[in-house]
Amino acid sequence: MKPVKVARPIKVARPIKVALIGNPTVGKSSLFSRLTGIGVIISNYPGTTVEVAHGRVAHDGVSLDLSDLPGVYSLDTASSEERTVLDFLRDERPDVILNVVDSTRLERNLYLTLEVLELGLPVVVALNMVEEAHAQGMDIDAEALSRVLGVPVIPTYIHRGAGLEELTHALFHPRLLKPRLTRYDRHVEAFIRQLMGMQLGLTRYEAIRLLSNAPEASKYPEGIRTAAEMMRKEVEQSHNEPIGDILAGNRYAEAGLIAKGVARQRQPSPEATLRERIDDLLMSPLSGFLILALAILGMLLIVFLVGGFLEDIIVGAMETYVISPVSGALVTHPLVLVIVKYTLIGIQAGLGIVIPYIMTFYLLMAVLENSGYLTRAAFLLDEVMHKFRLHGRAMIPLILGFGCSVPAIMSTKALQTKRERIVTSAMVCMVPCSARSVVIMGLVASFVSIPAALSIYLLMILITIAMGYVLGRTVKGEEMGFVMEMVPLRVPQVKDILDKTWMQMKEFIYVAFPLLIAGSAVLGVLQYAGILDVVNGLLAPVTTGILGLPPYTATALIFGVLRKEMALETLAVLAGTAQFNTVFTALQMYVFGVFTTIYMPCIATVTMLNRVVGLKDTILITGLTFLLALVISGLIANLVPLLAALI
Ligand SMILES: Nc1nc2c(ncn2[C@@H]2O[C@H](COP(=O)(O)OP(=O)(O)OP(=O)(O)O)[C@@H](O)[C@H]2O)c(=O)[nH]1
Ligand SMILES: [Mg+2]
Repeated sequence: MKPVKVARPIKVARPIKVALIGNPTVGKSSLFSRLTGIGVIISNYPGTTVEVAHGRVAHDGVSLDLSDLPGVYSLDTASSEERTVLDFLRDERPDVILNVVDSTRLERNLYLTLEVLELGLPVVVALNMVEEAHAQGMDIDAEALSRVLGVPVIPTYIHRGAGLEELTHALFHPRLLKPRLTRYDRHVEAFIRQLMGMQLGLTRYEAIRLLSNAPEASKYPEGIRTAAEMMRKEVEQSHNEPIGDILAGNRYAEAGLIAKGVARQRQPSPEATLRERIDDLLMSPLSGFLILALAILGMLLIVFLVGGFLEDIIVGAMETYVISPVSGALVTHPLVLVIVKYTLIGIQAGLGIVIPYIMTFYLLMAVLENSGYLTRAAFLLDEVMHKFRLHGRAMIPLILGFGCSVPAIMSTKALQTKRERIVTSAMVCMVPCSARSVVIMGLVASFVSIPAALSIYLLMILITIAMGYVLGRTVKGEEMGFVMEMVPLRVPQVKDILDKTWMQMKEFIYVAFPLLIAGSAVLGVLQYAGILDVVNGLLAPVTTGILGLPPYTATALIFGVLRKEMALETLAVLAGTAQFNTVFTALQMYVFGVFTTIYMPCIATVTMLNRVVGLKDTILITGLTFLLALVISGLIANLVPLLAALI
């Protein structure tokens, strides 16, 4: 079909609203970040963006308001991402749609493009990852594709900035061309035309939505709704298929035809072949599980070694050059002394314990995320996950949980059912996040032993599995029958990794660090006033009675609710030293490590849990973790001495 071009410039005095729409992992956020200079999380797994991000680009007095939307496979209303995109289109009414297409998966991506074209808005297509398609031996004729689709198609390679100028130009000059519209089955086409004739101004898109009984169909007058209903029944009866399937089938056929017409296949490059070989190794059950185990173990060891090395340097330097000289030189009121000393120890703990471990963790996690390894781990564990009546997709939040529970729980939004979100979020709360790793590494690995620290990770993995097993069988609701898309392996972009690590560290530096310093100063005052002793005394039956720890650990555990790593920092402040082995026995350190890891998620996690699963389930999950912490660490604290005595 040769589209007739009727180029009509759109006149808009206000900023031009551009919505980035495309399949997951096609590079929408990369493009958004490149065009606006605004940092958004970029990862190589589907479902990274779950909330809309906004940014502005100005040029010659005109601005573009870009919105980065979650990735979708179609414009139905089946998934929460699709709802977010459709709601955005309805409420924000963008002037132009920037449809980002992955050249390596052209046919599947064009399915969405065909739906986007039906919206009747100006569309610009960014044909992204052209270099990857080229390496795979696929050449796409962008001009031919533009002619077929009836809209501008601009090849891009975002990492190199290729095509971006042309793309921006097209966005600043939106034109309503004659887009290619899917020609449906003739039965369906006849009904679309009939519906359009029934109501003045009804667009083709609206007629299709009415016919497929979309949620917004209820806002139309009764007459046209009933007619659409009858038509749908007739089509479904004659085809013996739901209307959604008929429309999807027609779009797939059309997308396939277009893709075939514009792409040419050659021999793949040696690099692409090598990538496939590596992929086979990562995905075959035997080598795959071995590599997964090595990856997790290697990551923990690197964090411990690098973090421990940096910790030694920073804590030592602070002690020698700041804390000792300042405390020695201060001859003043004891309250001032206590505040200054506590504040300095707080700073020392923040700089020395947290930054080295958390930063290393985030860096490594970012490499796993951006290489595409995360999706491979999810596929590998898919079968295992089904035993918990979960989809392999749920593995992504669980692995992200090793970094931080907050984005991990946020990413459960990409799961399809509420049931899966609840079960997975509860499991995420049990995965030792990097803050809990600070406690495990900074206390147990450093002062007890590395195997002892690893045993806590193993314990947590077992608890997570048990939790998933029990909840997977008890929480009611739909199970997900959704197949996850495998993203290609990619060499992570250094900039994406550094940006992501910085975005996550920023949260610590701007929010947690001041909190930690202020908290330490307050602790000093409370200590001086004798209030801490009262609180510690009240909680002593638990801390000393059940857990066998000194009463002041109660204060550390209370502060740990603000942020988990603060439990350890506060402990250092209260114990007056970060050389924990001088004040605690190995068992006490182990018990403290286990309790801190399990008992209630930090405040930020609780807030996110509440947003994702609701208050009732948040309270249940939090209560459950507290109970588990008490039982498990209580058992360890009391059984180990008993066993030791027997032996
Ligand atoms: N090879 C190649 N990779 C790219 C290009 N653009 C983006 N990527 C990579 O594609 C992956 C996904 O990028 P994102 O920008 O997060 O994708 P997205 O479309 O926002 O994904 P969702 O938020 O999940 O929908 C990342 O690993 C990027 O580095 C490109 O032009 N070429
Ligand atoms: Mg994104």
